Amino acid sequence: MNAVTISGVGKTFDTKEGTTVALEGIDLTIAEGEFVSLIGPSGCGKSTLMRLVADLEQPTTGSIEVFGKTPDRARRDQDYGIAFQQAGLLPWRTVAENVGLPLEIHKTGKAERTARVAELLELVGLSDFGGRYPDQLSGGMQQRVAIARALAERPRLLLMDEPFGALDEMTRERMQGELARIAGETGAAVVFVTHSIPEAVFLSDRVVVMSPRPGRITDALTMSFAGKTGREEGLREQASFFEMVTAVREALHQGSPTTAVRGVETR
Ligand SMILES: Nc1ncnc2c1ncn2[C@@H]1O[C@H](COP(=O)(O)OP(=O)(O)OP(=O)(O)O)[C@@H](O)[C@H]1O
Repeated sequence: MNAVTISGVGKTFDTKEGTTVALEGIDLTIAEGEFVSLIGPSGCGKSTLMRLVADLEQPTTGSIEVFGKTPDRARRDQDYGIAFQQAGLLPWRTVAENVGLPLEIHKTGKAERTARVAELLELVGLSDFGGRYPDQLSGGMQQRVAIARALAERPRLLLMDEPFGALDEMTRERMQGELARIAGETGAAVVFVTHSIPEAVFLSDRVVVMSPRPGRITDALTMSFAGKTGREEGLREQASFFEMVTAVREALHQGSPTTAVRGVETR
């Protein structure tokens, strides 16, 4: 079974200023356990596509299935966890209470919740910080709390919209390493929106390239690294890593690597 099946999806927004065709003719399947990044110029509809999968918007045309169900059913079955750019933590709750929130909402018993929260904090390397409040943590730590919370219900799918966009480069690389490890350990499929080509290459099994509005998929590149399967740090220094970065850049620029694409970072 696929984690996500997107068939002929289009999305149009009607506003006072007129109609915006955000997405057109999107076909994409994401396998169970697969890590797929969406990359493309600013405004090409990456977030919209993510919001459609997360049942936060409805497609104008076409259909979406999440583990063979409607996005609405999958949401109610807690099949996916969401982590977006702003960590979105509740400032009046401790780290442990934020991570345990989805479990509390779904009435998991206290003992089980405490055990699961401890496990999640360990997974994201924050075991010593459960009693702190979000404003006592760095941005990277807050993002890790948000990821732990997204994983609370053991989702088979994680939807992440630029989760590391606000972090400094060193923290960002460390977070990428941790996310790669967590995705590997949990076996969850991940759909990941990013503006960074190296970030997409480092993390993904497949990088999906989108065109300027109306957003369409123009390419889907499978990442293959000579003699490497894991996403360990050394990968960033490999010749095949740079080859993949170049391949994605060229796909974005559709063969003319000198033209700048608005909203995409090559660092
Ligand atoms: N609720 C809405 N109402 C009207 N237009 C919208 C709405 N949401 C998105 N759009 C429009 O749809 C298009 C795609 O937006 P979206 O946020 O999905 O792009 P994006 O690729 O995620 O952009 P960025 O990389 O800048 O975050 C944009 O032109 C945007 O203005």
